[in-house]
Amino acid sequence: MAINSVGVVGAGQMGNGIAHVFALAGYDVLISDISQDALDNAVTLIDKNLERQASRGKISEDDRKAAMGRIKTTLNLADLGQTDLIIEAATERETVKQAIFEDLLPHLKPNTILTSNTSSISITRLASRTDRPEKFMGFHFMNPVPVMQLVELIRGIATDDETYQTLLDVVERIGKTAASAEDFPAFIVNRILMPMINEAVYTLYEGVGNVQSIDSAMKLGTNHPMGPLELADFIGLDTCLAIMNVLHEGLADTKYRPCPLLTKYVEAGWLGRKTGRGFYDYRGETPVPTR
Ligand SMILES: CC(=O)CC(=O)SCCNC(=O)CCNC(=O)[C@H](O)C(C)(C)COP(=O)(O)OP(=O)(O)OC[C@H]1O[C@@H](n2cnc3c(N)ncnc32)[C@H](O)[C@@H]1OP(=O)(O)O
Ligand SMILES: NC(=O)C1=CN([C@@H]2O[C@H](COP(=O)(O)OP(=O)(O)OC[C@H]3O[C@@H](n4cnc5c(N)ncnc54)[C@H](OP(=O)(O)O)[C@@H]3O)[C@@H](O)[C@H]2O)C=CC1
Repeated sequence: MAINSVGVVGAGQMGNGIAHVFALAGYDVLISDISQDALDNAVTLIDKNLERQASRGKISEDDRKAAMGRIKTTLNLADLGQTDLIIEAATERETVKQAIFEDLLPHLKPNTILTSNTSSISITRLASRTDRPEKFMGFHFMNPVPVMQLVELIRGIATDDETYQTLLDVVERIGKTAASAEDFPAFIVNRILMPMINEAVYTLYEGVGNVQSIDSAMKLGTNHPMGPLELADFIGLDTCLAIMNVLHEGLADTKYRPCPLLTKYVEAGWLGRKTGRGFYDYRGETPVPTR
């Protein structure tokens, strides 16, 4: 099926990165969010990121302008109904995602493909609540979207071959690489990454190291570009906790128990970079460890 237009739900860090790469690849993009501020911030950030790419010669000035011209925003979810492909990238909470799909359904064209950028939630379960489980898939981008090469593709139990092939073609057109994962909690990347991040928080909780020593150890000792606590702040501690809860409940194994210290940070509203404070405090000139 030909995809020309894309509707992105949720204008947070993932939604704006997804809109950026699709607009650059020539798709018309309509972003929707419940907050006008989030929409305005997303457009400003996409503009800034495209400008940085242009200033470094990665894209031309014409590409930058054309991409910005293809991005539109709306507070009205129903407006996304006329797009060919929906990518839901709202908060990592199943009830939020279900409500979005329920609200979208009456406005959709019959052939529109529905996808979720969920980091962990069952694609089969999300799909089963829609009128088109055969046209529903997990479409999992990595953060920061304009930089990271991978997209995980997750078929639900009912996803048909045409939908899968269409998304493979889309991944190729946006210049990324697909990895297919089965629909089990947190798929591939987060099944492996998130327990490591959770273990880093346990290492902090138990006093084995402080924020700085844990991150330095993993950066310098294993060549990770970011330490696990810095990466957790980058992803968002609410998202990390949500993923651990899905792993814990979905696989019913205590090895996925979220660290109580991670829960405490989330309860405090210290969600990482997006709220200005997490394992580091970002409100000054340079990030300062909070423990
Ligand atoms: C939770 C989930 O469900 C799944 C996930 O996403 S898990 C998280 C996956 N992501 C990671 O693991 C990221 C790990 N970190 C990294 O790879 C790197 O630290 C990083 C790419 C984020 C930054 O790299 P860096 O070398 O430290 O910084 P920097 O030099 O500023 O950036 C490298 C390039 O990325 C670009 N970049 C960085 N952040 C960007 C952003 N948000 N948007 C667009 N471009 C960005 C920079 O402009 C720079 O581009 P050039 O090569 O053209 O100069
Ligand atoms: N962070 C990461 O590294 C990655 C995240 N993901 C996944 O992407 C999704 C989004 O994550 P991320 O961008 O980090 O989260 P953010 O918190 O940055 O953004 C989520 C956005 O969704 C908005 N939102 C909440 N409810 C609704 C709704 N009903 N309708 C429309 N918009 C809504 C939020 O608005 P408000 O702020 O007003 O609540 C916010 O703007 C999650 O499913 C996450 O698991 C996938 C890969 C990597």
